[in-house]
Amino acid sequence: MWLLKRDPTGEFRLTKHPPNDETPEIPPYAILSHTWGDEEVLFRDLAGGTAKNKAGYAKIQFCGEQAERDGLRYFWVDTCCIDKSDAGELQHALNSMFQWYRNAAKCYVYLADVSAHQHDITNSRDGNLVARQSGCVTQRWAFKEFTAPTIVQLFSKGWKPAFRQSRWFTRGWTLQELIAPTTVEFFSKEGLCLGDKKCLEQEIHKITEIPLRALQGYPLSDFSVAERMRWIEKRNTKYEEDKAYSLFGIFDVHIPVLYGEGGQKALKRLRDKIHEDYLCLAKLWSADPRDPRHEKERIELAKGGLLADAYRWVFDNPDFKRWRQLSESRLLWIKGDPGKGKTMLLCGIINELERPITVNGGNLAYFFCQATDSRINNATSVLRGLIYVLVQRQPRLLSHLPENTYPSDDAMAWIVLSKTLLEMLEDPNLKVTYLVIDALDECMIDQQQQLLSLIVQISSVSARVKLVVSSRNLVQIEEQLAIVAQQSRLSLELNAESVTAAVEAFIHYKILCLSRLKQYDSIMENFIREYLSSNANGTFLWVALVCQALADPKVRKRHTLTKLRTFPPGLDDLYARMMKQIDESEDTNLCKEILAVTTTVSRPITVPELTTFVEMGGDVSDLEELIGLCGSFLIIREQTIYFVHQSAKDFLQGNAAHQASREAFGWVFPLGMEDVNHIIFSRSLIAMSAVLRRDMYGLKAPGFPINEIQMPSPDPLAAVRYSCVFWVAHLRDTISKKDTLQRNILDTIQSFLEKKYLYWLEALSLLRAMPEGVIAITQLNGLLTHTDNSQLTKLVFDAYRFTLTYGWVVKQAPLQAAEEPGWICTKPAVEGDWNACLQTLEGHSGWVQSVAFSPDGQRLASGSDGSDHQDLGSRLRPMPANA
Ligand SMILES: Nc1ncnc2c1ncn2[C@@H]1O[C@H](COP(=O)(O)OP(=O)(O)OP(=O)(O)O)[C@@H](O)[C@H]1O
Repeated sequence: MWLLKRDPTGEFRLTKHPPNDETPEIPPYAILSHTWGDEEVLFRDLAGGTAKNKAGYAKIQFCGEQAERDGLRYFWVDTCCIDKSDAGELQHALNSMFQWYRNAAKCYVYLADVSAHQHDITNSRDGNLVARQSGCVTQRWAFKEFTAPTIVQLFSKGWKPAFRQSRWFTRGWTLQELIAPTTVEFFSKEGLCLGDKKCLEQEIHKITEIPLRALQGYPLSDFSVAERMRWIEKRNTKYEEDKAYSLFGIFDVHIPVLYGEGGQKALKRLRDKIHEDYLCLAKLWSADPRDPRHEKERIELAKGGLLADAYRWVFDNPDFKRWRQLSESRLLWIKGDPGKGKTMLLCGIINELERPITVNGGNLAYFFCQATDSRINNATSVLRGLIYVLVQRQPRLLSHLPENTYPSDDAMAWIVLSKTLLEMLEDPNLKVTYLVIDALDECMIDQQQQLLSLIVQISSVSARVKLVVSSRNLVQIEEQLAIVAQQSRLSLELNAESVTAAVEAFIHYKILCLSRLKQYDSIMENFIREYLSSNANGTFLWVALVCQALADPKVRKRHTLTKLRTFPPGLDDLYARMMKQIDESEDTNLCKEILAVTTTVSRPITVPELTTFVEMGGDVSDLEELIGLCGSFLIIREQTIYFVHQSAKDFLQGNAAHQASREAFGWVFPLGMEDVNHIIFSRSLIAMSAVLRRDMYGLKAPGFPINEIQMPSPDPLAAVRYSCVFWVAHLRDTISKKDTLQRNILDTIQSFLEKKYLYWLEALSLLRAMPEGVIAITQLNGLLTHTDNSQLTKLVFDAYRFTLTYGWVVKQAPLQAAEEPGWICTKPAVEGDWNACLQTLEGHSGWVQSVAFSPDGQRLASGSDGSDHQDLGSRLRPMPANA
C-alpha cells in the first residue's frame, strides 16, 4: 500500500507499506474520500514532481494538513496512491480498497460543492477557527474544542441544502467510502468541518436511504443481497464496470477486474460469485437452515424480550472485564443453575460486543445449543453454526470450506468441520474473533466431550480468538475446561449473590408490565414485589413463570394475592405445583398426551403436526386451548409448540434432582417412553399413508427447481412434515429394549414402503429434508438387518441402495448429483444397479417417471418428455394414466 507523508523539506512523498517483512504493520493513516475533478494529481505526477501544477493538489494538501492536525503522519488519496499503469497493482487495490478505508484512523470527505463560506467562518493562521460578523471576529475556537456537534450547531442549516445535493452522494465508489470507515468527517470546500458520520447519520440516512445500522457499522451480512444492491442502484460511476467493482468490499467477494466487459456483464459476474458463495454456505445447513442469528432473535422473543437492566451488570464484573481487556484471557465460562439467566446474559454480551468488534473488521460468531431440538443439540451443529456465521460475515473464509460439508456420517462431519474451523481461526487475515457458545450442557452427552476438547484446543490456537461459553455448573465440564492454561481461563458463576440486583431489576420490569395489564394499585404492586424478591433466590425463570401465571386472564385481580401465595419457592416445586393443577383439570388425560408427545419429539413440533399424534376428534382450536392448559410447561409461537424452558422438559423427563420430577415422569409416561415412541411412529405411518401421493404440490413436471417451488396453501404436508423426517427415529426408539421388531410392525412398514416409498422421497424433496431421509433409510436398513422378513429386508435394501446410489437429491444434497439445485434428480452410477433397483421399485410404487437425469449424469433433467430424458425413457415403461 502506498502512503503519502511529508518529508523534511515539506513536500509530500509516496512511501511503500509495509516496507519490509520485519515491520509488517501499516502505520496509522488518514484517508481521503472525494469526487474526481478535472485535474487530479496522479501517481506519476508525484513521482515526476509535477503534482503541484495541478488543481487537484489542493485536496492533497488539505488531506495532509488535516491529518497532521489529527496527529497522523501518513495519509492515502486514491488519485495518486495507486500505480494504475500496473494491472496487478490495480486489481490488488480494488480488492483491498474497502479494507483500506475500514482500517483508516480517519476518513475525510472533501465536498467540493458544499460551501460554508457565506457564514464567514474560516481557519485562522494558527490553525484555529474564527467566526466573523461584518468583518469583526465574534468567536474563536481552538481546534481541540472543535467537536463535530458544535460545528453542526454553528453552521445551523445554511450548508445543508448543498450537502443534500452534493455530487458525493451520487457516485459509486463513495458508497464504500461512507460505509467502511469507523470515523468519517465531512468538510466543506473551504476545509471546514461540517460534522461526522455519527452526528449527521439521520441526514445521511435520508439522502442515501441506507439503514442506520449499516451506517453505524453493524455487519453488512445482516443486510440482504437485494438490499445492498439497492444502495448502489441510483449511483453512477465513470466506467460502467465500476458499479460492480465498487461493491467488492460491500459483499466481501472478488472477481477479476476486466474493464471493457460492460457494466451488465460485470454485475452478472459479481452476482454469480455471490450466488456461488451462498450455495457453498447453504450446503452447511443442508436441510433446515438454522441461521444462529435468527435463532438468537427467536430465543429473545420466546423468552419475553431481552431486558438490558437485567444483564448490564456483567460489564462491570471484574472477571468479565479481565477477560475482555487482557489478551491472555481467552476463555470465559459462565456457569449457573437452571433459569439463572445464562442464555439471556449471552444475548446481551453478544449485543454489546458485536458492533465494536465488527466495526474494526473483527468477527463474532455464536451458537445456542438447545436440547429440545435434535437439529441443534449436537457438537456438529455447533460447528456448522459457528462456521456459518463466520463465513457469512467474512465470505473470504469460504476458501477453507471443504467440497463436501455435509458428510452424512456425523463422525466424519465432525472431523471435517472441526479441522475447517481451526483452519479458519488460524487464517492470517482474520482479525480478533469472538466465539460464543450457549448451553454446553444441552449438547448431546456423547458429543459433549469432543466439543469441550475442541474448545480447549481453540483456546490455545491464537491470541486473536476469544471464547465465551455457558453451561450449568457440571463437574465433567469443569474438569474438561480446567485443561485450558490457568492464565487463559476465567469463570463467572451466576448465583443468588451475583445476580440479585439484576433479578430485582427484572422483578421491577415484570411488575410494571403486569400492572399495566391488570391495573394493580401500589399496595398490590408492593406485595407482589415483596413476595417475588423474597422467594426468587436469584432465579429469573422462577420470576418469569410466576408472572406469566398471574398474567393469565382467568386470574382475577381480586384473587391475585391468594394465587401468588400458592407458588412455592424453587423451580422444581413450582413445576410440581403446576403439574398438580393440570392433574386436577377435566382434560388431564389429553394434557398428559400432549406433554408426553412434546417431551418425546426430536424437535419442537407445530400445532398441525401435533394433530397427527393426539387423537381428540376436535379441531385445531381445541388443541390450542389444551396446549394453553399446559401453559406452565408449553408455549406456542408462530404455530410451533415450545417448552417454556429446558428445565421444564428436564422436570417431566425425570431428570431434575427433585423427587417430584420422578413422579412427573410416571405421570406423563405411565407405560414408559417406548410406548409414546410407538404411538408417534405408528400414527406417523397412518397419517403419511393418507397424505402422501403423487405430485402433492401440483408441480406437473419433475425436475422442478427447488427454489421456485411455492408451497400450496393450505400445505397438504403440514400435518406430516415431522413424521416424514422422524418416523424411523421413533421406530428405532420403540425397540431400544427389545431385540427385534414385531411381526405386525414389519407388516405395517412393508405395506407403507410398497405403496408410498417414492411419494415419501418426493415429500422429503419438497421439504428439503433429503439428507435426513437418507439417514432415515440408512437407519431403517440397519434396523432390519436381523429380522426374518426377507421380502421387506430386500425391499428396504433396494430402496436404500437406490437412494444412495442415485441420490434422490435436491438442493444441497449429500450426493452432489447435479450442479443445479433441483427437485428430484439422479446420477447414473453403475448401469446394472440402476436397472435392478428401479425394477424392484417400479413394481412397488407409482411415479417412477419422476426419476430423471441427463445422459451425462451431470445435469438435472426437466420435464417428462424432454430430450434429456431419452436415455431414461428407453428404460422406463410409460407411467399408467391413473398412477
Ligand atoms: N436479561 C434478561 N432479560 C429478559 N428476561 C430475562 C433476562 N435474564 C433472564 N430472563 C428471564 O429468565 C428466564 C431464564 O433465563 P435463561 O433462559 O437465560 O436462563 P438459563 O440460565 O440459560 O437457564 P438454563 O441453564 O436452564 O438454560 C428467561 O426465560 C427470561 O424470562
